[in-house]
Amino acid sequence: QSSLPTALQDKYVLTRRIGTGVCGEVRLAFERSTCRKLAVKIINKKNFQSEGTATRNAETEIQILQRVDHPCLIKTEDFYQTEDSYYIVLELMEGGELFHRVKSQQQLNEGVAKLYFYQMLCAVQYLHRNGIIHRDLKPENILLSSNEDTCLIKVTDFNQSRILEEAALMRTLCGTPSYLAPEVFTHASTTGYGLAVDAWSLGVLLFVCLSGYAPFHESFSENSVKEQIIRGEFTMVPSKWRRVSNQAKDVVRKLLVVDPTQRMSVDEALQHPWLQDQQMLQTARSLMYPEGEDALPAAAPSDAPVAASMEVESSTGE
Ligand SMILES: C/C(=N\NC(=N)NO)c1ccc(NC(=O)Nc2ccc(/C(C)=N/N/C(N)=N/O)cc2)cc1
Repeated sequence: QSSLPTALQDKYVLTRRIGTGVCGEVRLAFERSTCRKLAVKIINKKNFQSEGTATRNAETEIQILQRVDHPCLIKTEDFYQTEDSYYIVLELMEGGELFHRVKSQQQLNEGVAKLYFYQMLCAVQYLHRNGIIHRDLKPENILLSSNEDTCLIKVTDFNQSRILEEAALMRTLCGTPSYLAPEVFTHASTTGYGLAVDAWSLGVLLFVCLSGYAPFHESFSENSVKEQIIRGEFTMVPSKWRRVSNQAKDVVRKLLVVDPTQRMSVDEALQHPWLQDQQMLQTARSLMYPEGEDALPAAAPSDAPVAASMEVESSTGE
């Protein structure tokens, strides 16, 4: 409770640390007026990044957090800052970080991995459609809404995120082109390769969910992890991948492509056969848009048996 802003303390009680990050920690908090449980991310300004970068990143992150609105993106309630820290008050994701879920279960069963991965794709597609690159997608930044396998996931931590400034590119193109590099004109420099970095990270995330281990690791080859990544040299250990379907492996292989212009995009991944799974899509939709059910006319009791039998059918249809 050292130099916590008094305004923050007036509204919330901060208790134990529930998460740690490179540039800060996450504390469990209670809103005094409602006793609601919340999470508070505390970001130290004087962390490894230079003063300027940390401040600029935090400003961008706060702008993004206030602007985005998607069921699979973390919702924030409040912001505070002192001269040495930022405080972001956000909804508490009771299931904690995906990182710990995968670690405790060794590897996720394929159906669960597909449900989580689909939601991640929806969240990142929304960001990309709004010209935002996340740039730091990893299991610590994917939060789970409950301790159930079937749960909502939310993407968090926009500290490394960038807003694609199309306007900046337009200004550049108005100037004299004679000194501009070719990639400034090609797709690569605008929405193209920039967004593709998130597709790569989603490939690593899916690899970890399906197998329980990281695709690029110093123990897999005499090459450094950086070398392995640059070469796209990943290893699918047979014992870990035996029960994983070929379609799931195909998604991973098409995302972990070194050339960003050849890499499958988030939009293309959403069209991949592995994700055309009606039962999973139905479950995801009911998690993401629960009010959607209320919008439907309440099924008359006579309809119930049909729905039940359809349920049985779809579960065997898997
Ligand atoms: C329920 C629970 N734990 N439950 C428990 N321990 N028993 O009860 C729990 C819940 C949530 C979390 N994590 C969590 O919430 N992370 C998180 C990480 C980053 C950010 C942000 C915005 N980052 N922005 C920046 N700039 N970062 O550097 C926000 C949240 C961990 C454990």
